[in-house]
Amino acid sequence: MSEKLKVGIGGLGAIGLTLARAIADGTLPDLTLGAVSARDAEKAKGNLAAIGAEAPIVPLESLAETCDIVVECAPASVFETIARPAIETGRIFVPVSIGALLNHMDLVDRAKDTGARLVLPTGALIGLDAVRAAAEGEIESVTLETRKPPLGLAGAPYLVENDISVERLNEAKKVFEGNAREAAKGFPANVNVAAALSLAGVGPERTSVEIWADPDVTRNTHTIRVEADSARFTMTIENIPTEENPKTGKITALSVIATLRRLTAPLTAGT
Ligand SMILES: NC(=O)C1=CN([C@@H]2O[C@H](COP(=O)(O)OP(=O)(O)OC[C@H]3O[C@@H](n4cnc5c(N)ncnc54)[C@H](O)[C@@H]3O)[C@@H](O)[C@H]2O)C=CC1
Ligand SMILES: O=C([O-])CC(=O)C(=O)O
Repeated sequence: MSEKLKVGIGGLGAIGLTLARAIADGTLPDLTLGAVSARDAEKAKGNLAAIGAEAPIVPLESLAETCDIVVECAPASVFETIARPAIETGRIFVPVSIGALLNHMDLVDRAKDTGARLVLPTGALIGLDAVRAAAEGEIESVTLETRKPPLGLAGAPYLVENDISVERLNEAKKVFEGNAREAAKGFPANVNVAAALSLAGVGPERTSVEIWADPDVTRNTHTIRVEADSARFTMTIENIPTEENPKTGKITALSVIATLRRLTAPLTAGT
């Protein structure tokens, strides 16, 4: 039997801790936990013990030293600290703060030289298989409409800078319209999905994004609409927020688990 691949997890929050649990309990039998990084090492020790996991706790920049796969599950502000060593060391790098990746696309060029691979989960979104397939032909337009409970958007830099209030809304309010690059900059903790969609399809400049603060939704709801020479499609996902972080849908961690599973699976379904 070949040796298990070692996974390093940067950030043990809503996504990272769920992934650590899935590795520790054998959900991903070809993988083992190589190392983790956490802001609070003592708390992390307790969290790992509670899920029956054992792994050294190392600084973010050291994950790539010992791990074959580095999974970034941290705030966007420390993205580069995790990503750059993983790319320089030729690892498989799985990011979830995909909005942050848009500011570091030089890493993709660098990966060509080091042999690293960037593998982006669909995350909280839907349908990137169809978008990637359509992008092999001609795509005319891609739009993302995101609707969130107003509190899930509060504090976003774009709202603060433009003095847009999402308090006491009686009806849905469109708070942003622009492209995916502008959306990722203005809403760094909210529209990783826009960045992922753009990288699967026609790039951040040509991917249109609308963000709505909607008092009638309790779930983070994303609709993608694609017009291409092969097909027209519209898909919607309604994400149940995690208990740990209401900004993050439960399916995100599952998407990361599914992404890691297909790295070693003898059969994969979906493009
Ligand atoms: N791609 C997608 O579809 C989605 C991406 N996300 C993004 O994924 C990322 C993680 O999300 P969550 O797990 O919900 O966040 P979270 O806030 O629950 O967890 C982040 C963890 O990183 C830790 N951390 C912060 N600074 C650190 C440091 N310097 N060193 C080590 N650990 C540190 C925090 O203590 C926390 O435990 C965020 O950037 C979020 O925006 C979230 C949802 C969907
Ligand atoms: O819907 C979610 O779970 C989170 C989200 O929009 C994102 O981070 O892009």
